[in-house]
Amino acid sequence: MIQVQSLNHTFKIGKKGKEKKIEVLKDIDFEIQQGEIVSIVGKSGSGKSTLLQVIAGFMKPDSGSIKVNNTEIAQFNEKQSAAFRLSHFGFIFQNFQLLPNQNVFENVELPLKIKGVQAPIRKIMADKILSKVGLLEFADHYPNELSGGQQQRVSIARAMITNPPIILADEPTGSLDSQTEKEILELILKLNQTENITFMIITHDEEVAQIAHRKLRMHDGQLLGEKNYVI
Ligand SMILES: Nc1ncnc2c1ncn2[C@@H]1O[C@H](COP(=O)(O)OP(=O)(O)OP(=O)(O)O)[C@@H](O)[C@H]1O
Repeated sequence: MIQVQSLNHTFKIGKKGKEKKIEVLKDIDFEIQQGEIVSIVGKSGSGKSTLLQVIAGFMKPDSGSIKVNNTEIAQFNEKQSAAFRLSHFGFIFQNFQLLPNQNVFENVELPLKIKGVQAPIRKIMADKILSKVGLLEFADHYPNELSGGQQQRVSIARAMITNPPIILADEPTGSLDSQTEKEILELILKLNQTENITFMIITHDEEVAQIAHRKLRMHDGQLLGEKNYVI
């Protein structure tokens, strides 16, 4: 489903003429199969978020190949990336990234609105997803009226509403207490099993990593395979 080959990315920092280059992704190779949960763990600054951003098309890599369902996406322009994202990726972030002045229902239906889906269909789909994540009765609540775990459920519902084959999650439980973390991880496992959604989860939390079928480790811009995985 996702095949990444020889992926490299460098950031340039500092003033023009005196720029310093930081190699953040170094020759990354890996594959994710449909229906897998893969976690990518590593210390702060090892390049995990950059890898996710590059796969999602928010940043263009310097070189290398990213194939999703056999489509080469590494050198897509912004418009192509945005269209591809909408139909292939859902996102979950540590800080939920919900719109504060939109209620739960409006936050969840937003990707469908962007896709141009008509209101009555949006309503049916959003209600269905909200009941899957156990939040139907909170549809008219605003994000600041919800607990952290509930807000993350809303963002999971929003990630799923377009039926993406893969969800990219960056520290999905990073802002949650341990009981709520457990509930969100159970929800991710349930969605993986019942909907066959593939998850790539970036985390520095070994407990989160444990739910994955496969664990990969980022170290200083390099991705170490399972054979090299040491806790
Ligand atoms: N936009 C940017 N410009 C310059 N350097 C950047 C930029 N974004 C990230 N970096 C650098 O790239 C390296 C990897 O950052 P990245 O955020 O990918 O790491 P991470 O493993 O996700 O860390 P964390 O767990 O703290 O989120 C760091 O040294 C960071 O300072």
